[in-house]
Amino acid sequence: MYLHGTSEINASGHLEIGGCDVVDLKSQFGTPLYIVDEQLVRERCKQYVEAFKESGLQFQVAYASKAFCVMAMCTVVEQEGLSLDVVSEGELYTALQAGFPAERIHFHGNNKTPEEITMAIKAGIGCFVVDNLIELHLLQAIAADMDKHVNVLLRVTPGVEAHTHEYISTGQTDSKFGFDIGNGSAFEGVKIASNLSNIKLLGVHSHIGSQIFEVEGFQMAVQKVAEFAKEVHEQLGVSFKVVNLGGGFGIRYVDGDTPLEVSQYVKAITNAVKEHFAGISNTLPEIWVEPGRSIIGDAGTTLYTVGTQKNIPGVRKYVAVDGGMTDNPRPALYQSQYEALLANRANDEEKEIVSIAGKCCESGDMLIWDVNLPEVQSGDLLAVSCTGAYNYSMASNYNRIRRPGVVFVKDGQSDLVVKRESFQDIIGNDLVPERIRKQAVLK
Ligand SMILES: Cc1ncc(COP(=O)(O)O)c(C=O)c1O
Ligand SMILES: N[C@@H](CCCC[NH3+])C(=O)O
Repeated sequence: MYLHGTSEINASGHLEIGGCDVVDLKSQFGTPLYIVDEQLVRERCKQYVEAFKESGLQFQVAYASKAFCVMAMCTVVEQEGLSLDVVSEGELYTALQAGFPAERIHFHGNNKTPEEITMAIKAGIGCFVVDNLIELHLLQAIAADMDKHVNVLLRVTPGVEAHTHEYISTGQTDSKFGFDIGNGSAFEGVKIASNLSNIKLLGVHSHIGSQIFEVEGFQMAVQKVAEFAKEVHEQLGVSFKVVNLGGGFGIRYVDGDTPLEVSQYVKAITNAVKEHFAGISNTLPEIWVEPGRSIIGDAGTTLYTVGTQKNIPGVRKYVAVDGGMTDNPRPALYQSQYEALLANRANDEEKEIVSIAGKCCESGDMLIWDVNLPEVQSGDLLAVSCTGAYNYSMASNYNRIRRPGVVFVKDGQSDLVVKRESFQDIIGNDLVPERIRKQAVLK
């Protein structure tokens, strides 16, 4: 397993993260356990900020909290000077409770409810990323009712669709998100938005996909948005103060993944902005980005305890751990691949290729299909790396399995930032109404 960030194998042959031996973390917090390398998160934040500073452009780096949204994470990214992208009242509530400055929060989503919009205006958030005309009019109406003015970016689909390892240019973007540039709806959106009394149109937003390893897709998006900005400037006299280019910067999960350095992504984007936006209006727009996975992804490790095994000679050996698709649905959802090691015997010779199964009542509940490990025994600890993004945030209670706790580790210190769910959390919202209780039982 590739050792990310501060991860290393210590003298006892144990995996150590943030100076903490994971065997001790198991004793203290149990398993499954999400472990976050806080120093690596902070480094990633700094890399974005530094790269933008170097570009000389005005900027905001908004952490896409959908990747992992808990109060401690909001606090860390706040301390590192980042802004925050939220997509629901739950994420907004988490951020506000963590004391995140509202003016640095951007609200996304293709179907914001009136309650969410009201909550966000009340909180005084920095910007709404408006997805469609219905939302635009709803936002105007609510803002007018509250006698408030709100900052808005219009989310546009530039006709650049990024896939995991490639990007393709599409004439007509088939996406549930945003105003299409190609068919004129983005132009119409800008025209309407710039005439609404309680809306302050700052500019546009474009997000082309996730886990992207090349810069060309981003450069192409910048070019398309710049062409659109030129058209809008010339025909409507509207100039964009802000251009948000979304997230999507890829990370290394397994051997063969080839992410770029943060600075390379940022440089490609900012250079493209300098090239394509030059001369459209007097000043270059402020550039915002929204990295999620690349801030938290490789800082996360999930620690499991090995339980049972099933060997099917000539076929495969299943090794079951005390978690699975409930804490990491990505292999089941996207056939995502992960690396792992035996965290309590990390120096032992790898002897067999096994498949790591979860404990859910579901054949598809697999974490890794093929991983080379020492001979595994019940009670061994298995660490799966790169589980920081879209694991905790997409976890479920399927089979009424309790969601694991999350611990932040740094400089030999470990602090619980999310407690493992209790049985009471599991049944906390259950009700057995009187009508059902009173139902006569047929004997
Ligand atoms: C609008 C928007 N911004 C930011 C992100 C974060 O993407 P990533 O985690 O790939 O950086 C996403 C998710 O793909 C998104 O939909
Ligand atoms: N949930 C996806 C990423 C979605 C990005 C959000 N638009 C993943 O785990 O890879």
